[in-house]
Amino acid sequence: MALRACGFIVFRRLASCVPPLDNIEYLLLQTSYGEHHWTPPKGHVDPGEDDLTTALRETKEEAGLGAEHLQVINSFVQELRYEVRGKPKEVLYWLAELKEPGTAVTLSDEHQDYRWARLEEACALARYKDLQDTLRAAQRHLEAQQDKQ
Ligand SMILES: Nc1nc2c(ncn2[C@@H]2O[C@H](COP(=O)(O)OP(=O)(O)OP(=O)(O)OP(=O)(O)OC[C@H]3O[C@@H](n4cnc5c(=O)[nH]c(N)nc54)[C@H](O)[C@@H]3O)[C@@H](O)[C@H]2O)c(=O)[nH]1
Repeated sequence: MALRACGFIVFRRLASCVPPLDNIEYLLLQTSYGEHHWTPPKGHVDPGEDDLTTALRETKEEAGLGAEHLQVINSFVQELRYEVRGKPKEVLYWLAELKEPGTAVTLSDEHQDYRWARLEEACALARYKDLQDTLRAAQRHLEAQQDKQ
C-alpha cells in the first residue's frame, strides 16, 4: 500500500500589488533534513485519521497555521504520486487562503526555513515537476475564480 500524506497549498494575497494576480504568494517550507527540499506543509496520515484532518493537523504543526487562519477553497484538490526510497507515495494537496496576510508562520523542528513566493519563484523552489504542475494548477484555479467575479 502506498504511503499517504496530505497538506495545504497555502496562499496569501497582498493588497498593494498590481496587476491583481501578481499579488498571490504561496507558502513553501524547507526541510531541516535530507535534501532540504521545499514543499507546502503536509505530512503522513495517522492511522484512522481522515485526509482533511491530516492536512489541517500538519499545517498547524509545521507552519503554526490552524483552521481559524485559513479559508479552504473547496473546489480544488490535487493528488501527486511519486516514489520515496523505492516505495509509492500519494500526496493530496488542498488549497487554502491565509485570511490575514500578515499572520506569522511558526516552524517546527522539521523545517529550517520558509518562503512566501510568487508562482515562478515557488516553482523554482519546488524542483519537482509534479509539484510545479500542482502550483500552476492552483494559480489557474484562482485566476478562473477571479474571472468569474
Ligand atoms: N533525517 C531524516 N529524516 C527524514 C527524512 N525523510 C523523512 N524524515 C522524517 O520524516 C518526518 C516527516 O514526516 P511528515 O511531515 O509526516 O512527512 P512528509 O511531509 O511527507 O515528509 P517527508 O520528508 O517524509 O516526505 P517528502 O516531502 O515526500 O520527501 C521525500 C522525498 O520525496 C521527494 N519529493 C518531495 N516532494 C516531492 C514532490 O512533490 N514530487 C516529487 N516527485 N518528489 C518529491 C524528495 O526526493 C524527498 O527527498 C521528518 O520529521 C523526519 O523525521 C530524511 O531524509 N532524513
